[in-house]
Amino acid sequence: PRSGNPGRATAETRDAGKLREKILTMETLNPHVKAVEYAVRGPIVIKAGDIERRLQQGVKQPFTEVIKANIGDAHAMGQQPITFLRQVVALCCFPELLDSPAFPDDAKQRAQRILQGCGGHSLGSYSASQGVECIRQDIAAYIEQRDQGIPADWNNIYLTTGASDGIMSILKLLVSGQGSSRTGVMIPIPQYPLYSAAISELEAVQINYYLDEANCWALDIGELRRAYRAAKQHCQPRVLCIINPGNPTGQVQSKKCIEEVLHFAYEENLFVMSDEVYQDNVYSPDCQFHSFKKVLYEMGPEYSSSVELASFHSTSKGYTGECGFRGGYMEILNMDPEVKAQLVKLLSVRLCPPVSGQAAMDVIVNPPRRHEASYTQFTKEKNSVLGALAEKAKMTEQILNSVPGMKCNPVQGAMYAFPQIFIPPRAVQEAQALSVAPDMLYCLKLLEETGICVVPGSGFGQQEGTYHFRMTILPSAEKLKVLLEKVRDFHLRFLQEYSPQEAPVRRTSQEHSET
Ligand SMILES: Cc1ncc(COP(=O)(O)O)c(C=O)c1O
Repeated sequence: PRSGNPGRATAETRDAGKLREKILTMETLNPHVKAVEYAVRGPIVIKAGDIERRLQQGVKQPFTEVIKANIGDAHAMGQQPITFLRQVVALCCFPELLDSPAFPDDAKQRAQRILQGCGGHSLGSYSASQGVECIRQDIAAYIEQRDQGIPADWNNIYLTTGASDGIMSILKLLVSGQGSSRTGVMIPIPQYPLYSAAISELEAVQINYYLDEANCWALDIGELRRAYRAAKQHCQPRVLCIINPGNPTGQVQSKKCIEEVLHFAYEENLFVMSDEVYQDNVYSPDCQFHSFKKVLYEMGPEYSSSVELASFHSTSKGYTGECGFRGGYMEILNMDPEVKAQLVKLLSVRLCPPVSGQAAMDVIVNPPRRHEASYTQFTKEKNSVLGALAEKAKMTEQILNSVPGMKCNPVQGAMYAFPQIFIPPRAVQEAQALSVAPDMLYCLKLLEETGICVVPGSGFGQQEGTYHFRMTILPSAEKLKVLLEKVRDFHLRFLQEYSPQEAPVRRTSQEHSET
């Protein structure tokens, strides 16, 4: 009773607390959450964090710094923000600055337009769930220009909280059915693990199609058909996911390949999800980014009026690397109008994506024009980031390919290298005895010996019996060179330790398994 001795009441509460079992335990936890894996921030990264803390506490390590080459976070690797983007966002956040002579007129005009789009109020109020109307219009105009005049309707544009949120929302709409009619989602292997994680969380069926490593990670239509046919036996394939340019594989798809993929989706009635967050990150002069939307329209009205397509873009990558803003958008074509209403309902439950992220997205799709005050500086900054990435892509490929037992496809685009590494059988056995994947053992040793944090290929998926790791090309050129040389030296030591008679013969695991 409340009127009793207060001291006694406290003791009772404590006793009751002791007896009470937790409601949320590993036994009661949603099993689909338990099944989710996300290697990019997985155990190796947690270990890197521990080592970093120990270094800060003065504990001696064989290195003085942990280099996190595990995640595509450009600013974390020291990339400077694009001035114009930050100016516009700063003006939107603090409109008093509109009177300051320190800001150029074009940035002020952009900010005023965005603020008007927010009802003339504040970036701090909710926007419409699909996003600020004038930003959606700017996005449509950008797409139209990017796709050489193919029309884009702003009613098909939805702002998102980064591309991840858009991808998750669309997958959520697509997953249904039970048993053999459960939705199957076709994803590339190797893949960006958002896809496998979302599939686990939504309890969909993952259908792997393997990219062709021997052919610069190209998407082979025969392999797509094989995967589809095999999956048809146990689920209902409804979705085809593409990542172009690829993560972790860095390939840029040819127009011919995109046509084949779209034709396949048309024939087999698949909803296409085209992840194009790296559309500005193309480095190889022989490659060009083609959006799925553009290619679909070029294939003619039969295709452009029927294939259901969602394409995704983001503030996180490109030359801005503003992943903390959590900005992005999706363009959705040929979706059933009633389903569209359901999508808007779903989005409205979460109110709206961050309005600051929407403002950042607006700057990306509406950069300074040639006649405007900020054009010269903006262009210089943009070209400097993209030029440096192109050089680092080349350097990474060259150095990794000079290492015996390593083979790296050209980094045509995106922000990563995904070399294949030869792991000697003795190391594979040791990993098996420790119940870890062989490439996890490799990456753990690399981290412990050099402080370099990369992600094992097993976190992205790979052909059985092959091993890889993913590293970003984002550190500064000097740091990246040192990092690559350390990786090379480590690899040679690793081969020497586990396979002294074979080192330093130049072999990859694929070659090894063939011999
Ligand atoms: C292929 C791919 N898609 C989506 C994302 C998620 O991007 P965002 O930060 O926009 O959610 C990433 C992030 O690395 C990615 O690599």
